[in-house]
Amino acid sequence: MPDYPFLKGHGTENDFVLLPDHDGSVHGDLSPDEMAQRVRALCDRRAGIGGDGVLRVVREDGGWFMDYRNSDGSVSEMCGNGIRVFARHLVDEGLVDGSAPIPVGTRDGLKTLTVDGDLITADMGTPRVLGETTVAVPGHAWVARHVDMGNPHAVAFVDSLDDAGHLLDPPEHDPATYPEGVNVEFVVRRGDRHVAMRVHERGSGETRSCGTGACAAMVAAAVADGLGPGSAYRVDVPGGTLTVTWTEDDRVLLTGPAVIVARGTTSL
Ligand SMILES: N[C@H](CCC[C@H](N)C(=O)O)C(=O)O
Repeated sequence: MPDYPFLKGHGTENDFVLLPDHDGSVHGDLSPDEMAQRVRALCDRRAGIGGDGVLRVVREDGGWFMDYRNSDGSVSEMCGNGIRVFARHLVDEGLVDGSAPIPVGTRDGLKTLTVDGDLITADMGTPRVLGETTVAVPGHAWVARHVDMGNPHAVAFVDSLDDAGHLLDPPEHDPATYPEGVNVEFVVRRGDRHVAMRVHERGSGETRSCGTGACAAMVAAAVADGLGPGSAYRVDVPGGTLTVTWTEDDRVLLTGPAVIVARGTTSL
């Protein structure tokens, strides 16, 4: 296998391996199983580069498409931290004009990003606030709010983030509600329009941050607070802080840092 280029980046310590593959000639011919195996090898934190997921950078219809994979090789519709890192890469490489809105295609449709110095804002689109469900870890069970951000989330408000335990396994959830699995956020209040969370991510396990999860947590908190569009919350995650804004026209904006930390080649 010839060497191919990669970069490493993160957003609030949700970290990713980026694979430039503009014409699909490097990874595009792999079967789904071969690509999943390559993703697992790249994300392995001992034998590989290490990451919560892979962002494949693909040219599509004259624009850019983010092909996101979780570290277990599974495909997801969207990645809020990842798309900011993706946009940072495009700007750093001079592939887009960072002074203008940046459209990026995803499996959840077209998203638009704007760069303001160290911070990047992703327009995550309209949240879908759905019904109540339940999630459980050994020794604890909670009612949770089902929120869809293009990918599925269950948001549980807990007394202490420690109540979620070690999160070594996926929290129990209703397979009928989440036939494709679910990202589970455990949220505590920190003050007015200020929450903190831990997350067990579908396909990656506990991560230091989850962008779509922070959006789901904010929307669930706003609804619980009797708020809605026209509000903004600070969301603290183990890897840093994100700002989530629910606009008057019912769109969610996710703002946070995004950095590229390394580049190289690999034959993994
Ligand atoms: N694990 C998620 C995708 C990555 C989400 C997270 N890394 C983010 O920043 O949104 C899923 O399977 O839906």
